[in-house]
Amino acid sequence: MSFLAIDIGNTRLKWALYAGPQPGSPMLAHGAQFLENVEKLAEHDWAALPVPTSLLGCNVAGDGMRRRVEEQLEQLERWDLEPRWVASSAQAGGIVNGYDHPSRLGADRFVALIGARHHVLSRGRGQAPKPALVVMVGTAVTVDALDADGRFLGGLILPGHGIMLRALEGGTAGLRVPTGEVREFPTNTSDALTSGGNFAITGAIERMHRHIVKRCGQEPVTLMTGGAGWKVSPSLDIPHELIDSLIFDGLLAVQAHRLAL
Ligand SMILES: Nc1ncnc2c1ncn2[C@@H]1O[C@H](COP(=O)(O)OP(=O)(O)O)[C@@H](O)[C@H]1O
Ligand SMILES: CC(C)(COP(=O)(O)O)[C@@H](O)C(=O)NCCC(=O)O
Ligand SMILES: [K+]
Repeated sequence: MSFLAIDIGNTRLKWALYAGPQPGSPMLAHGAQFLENVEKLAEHDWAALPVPTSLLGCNVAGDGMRRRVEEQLEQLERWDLEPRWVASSAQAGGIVNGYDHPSRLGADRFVALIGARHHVLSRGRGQAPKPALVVMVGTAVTVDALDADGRFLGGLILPGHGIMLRALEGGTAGLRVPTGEVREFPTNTSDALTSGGNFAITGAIERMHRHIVKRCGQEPVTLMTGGAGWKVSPSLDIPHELIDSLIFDGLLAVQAHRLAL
């Protein structure tokens, strides 16, 4: 009953093979490829994997990238798998999608919210569930708010670190410098850029935290995921947890729910 979860972002494809299609299943293998290298998946990452029984993915990198990944899946003759991709909808996995047009919410954000809701419900045994602040630090950074009932209230999209630095380099004459350190009072260009980018991201997160406390009357559980989460976490002033598998947790919850239908 092994289950393959695939998360296609705008920088990297992440994948994980689980023993079964339900939250809590042991992870048997995992990996990542930068998008320019997805043609390596069939011959490298997946060639020696045990044949998965089912597969569910989320993709925010466009239809062309989805087709390139599906071609990799087709190359594995032993895998007779119908690829299925999550589409954001009005509700799923215990959350209600409050977006103006629910289908326009990024599938990775939608799945991360479902994963976060699963974490909130599975730890608060007996107590009332808490709101969640769900942060994804990837190519872009998203900062999403889930209330205590699992309603997605809305969220922020801001540039990831890499895009901020490339935009500054491209738009100025003097900002092409090596990466620096995060400092309270940066005294060189490298530290100023690294600190500015970092505090733009942590500032947005701390701001959304205040919005949630005001709206929900209580502190949210703050869950952070994404390839650059480790860079942001040290200077984030609010209590939070880094959960690398948050999107995979959401895909497991969706798949378990689908199979239960
Ligand atoms: N192996 C790596 N080398 C360099 N940067 C990385 C690596 N993995 C993650 N990152 C950082 O994380 C970001 C990509 O994280 P990821 O969560 O994979 O993004 P996305 O989901 O948008 O594809 C990059 O912009 C970079 O800042
Ligand atoms: C905001 C995103 C680009 C984040 O993608 P990522 O940084 O993970 O590659 C993605 O969630 C997306 O394409 N969203 C669609 C627009 C929206 O959510 O409003
Ligand atoms: K992502």
